[in-house]
Amino acid sequence: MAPHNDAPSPSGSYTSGFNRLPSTYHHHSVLTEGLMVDHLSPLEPHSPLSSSFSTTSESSDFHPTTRRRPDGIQRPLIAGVYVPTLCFFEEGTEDLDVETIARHAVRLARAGVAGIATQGSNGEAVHLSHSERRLVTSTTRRALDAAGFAHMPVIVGCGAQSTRETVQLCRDAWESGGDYALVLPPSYYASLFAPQMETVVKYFTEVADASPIPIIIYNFPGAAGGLDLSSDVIIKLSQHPNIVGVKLTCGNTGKLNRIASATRGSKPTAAAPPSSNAAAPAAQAAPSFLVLAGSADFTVQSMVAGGHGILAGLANIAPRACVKTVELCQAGRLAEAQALQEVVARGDWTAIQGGVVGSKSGMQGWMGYGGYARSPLPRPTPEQAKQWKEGFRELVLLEKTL
Ligand SMILES: N[C@@H](CC=O)C(=O)O
Repeated sequence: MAPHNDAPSPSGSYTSGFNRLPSTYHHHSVLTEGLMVDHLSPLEPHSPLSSSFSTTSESSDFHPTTRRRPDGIQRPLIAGVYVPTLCFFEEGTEDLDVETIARHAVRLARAGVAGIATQGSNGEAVHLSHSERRLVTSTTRRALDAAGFAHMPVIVGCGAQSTRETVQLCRDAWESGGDYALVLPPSYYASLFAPQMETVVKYFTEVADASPIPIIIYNFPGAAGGLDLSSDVIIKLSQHPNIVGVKLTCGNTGKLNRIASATRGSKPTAAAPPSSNAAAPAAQAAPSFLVLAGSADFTVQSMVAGGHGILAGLANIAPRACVKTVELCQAGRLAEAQALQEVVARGDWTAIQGGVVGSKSGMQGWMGYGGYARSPLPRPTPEQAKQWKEGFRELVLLEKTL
């Protein structure tokens, strides 16, 4: 059957758009890249992967989600809330503010999230050089380890316009301590792509073949020139042994339902990680293919449709509210989940409209850190800053009660 888009995509118009906490994480705020990555072991030799999508051709002792890093720690993707972290910059120089990057990751981990994603849409990946991307990821990994969250996975945004650069970003991510790569399809030359998504399937296949870390497909038409991957395409790609999940920012819960249903039990699953701290979610088996909502405003809908959680920017502002919504769904307490979801969805509307500019401004207003996005994104006027803060009021007040 010819692949087609699952139209209409109700939320295809998403666009993405937080100076200091008391320091418990001490290192110089602008560390050299060498210092940050030196502690990491060199790239592990690639395990054999099949580009013919045959899961039966995998070696019996290999599955990407059970693969051990050189540090020997397994970080399977469990159900729950994943946070595409905001990236923080020094106010005057716009250099990376690694101290805040580290402290923010630890704050989220302590709130009970399942994982962190650097360089998602909220992480201003497109504003970062390759070396800065490596520094953000290694800083995040090191901060989590130091705070007792060594088992928490770090997902790294790796999408680029060429297969070659995407593979390089996946290798950089692995070397910097990333466990999974979140990959947005290329779209700049989409009008030249082969019909029926052949170019996109080839791209993901070749990236997954070459990447040292498993791939999570990122379907975000609003950030990919309208390119919207259908359930047919995503289900086909899910059969690749090194493609282990999807983030659906398209908002299409019908598509999500089809993918969750088709991929359930499709691959060997990893054992649950040991709980390394009191804030960690209860041990649970990792899904064979992780299906995540790409925005917090349709958490309940996604969970009811067979999804496993969210990878959503709003969790930067209100991680506990997001975690609680997912947990209530998991417990089958849907009326309570729905009541919470309504507040979350209203707060997400502010995050969706304000993108990184509004989210950082709101975070600065409520949490005292956040700062500004990198130029040329505008800095909010005092009046705009007040509006972004107000937009999060209801949600932040709820968050403080959780
Ligand atoms: N609204 C989205 C944007 C990117 O996927 C989010 O919540 O992260």
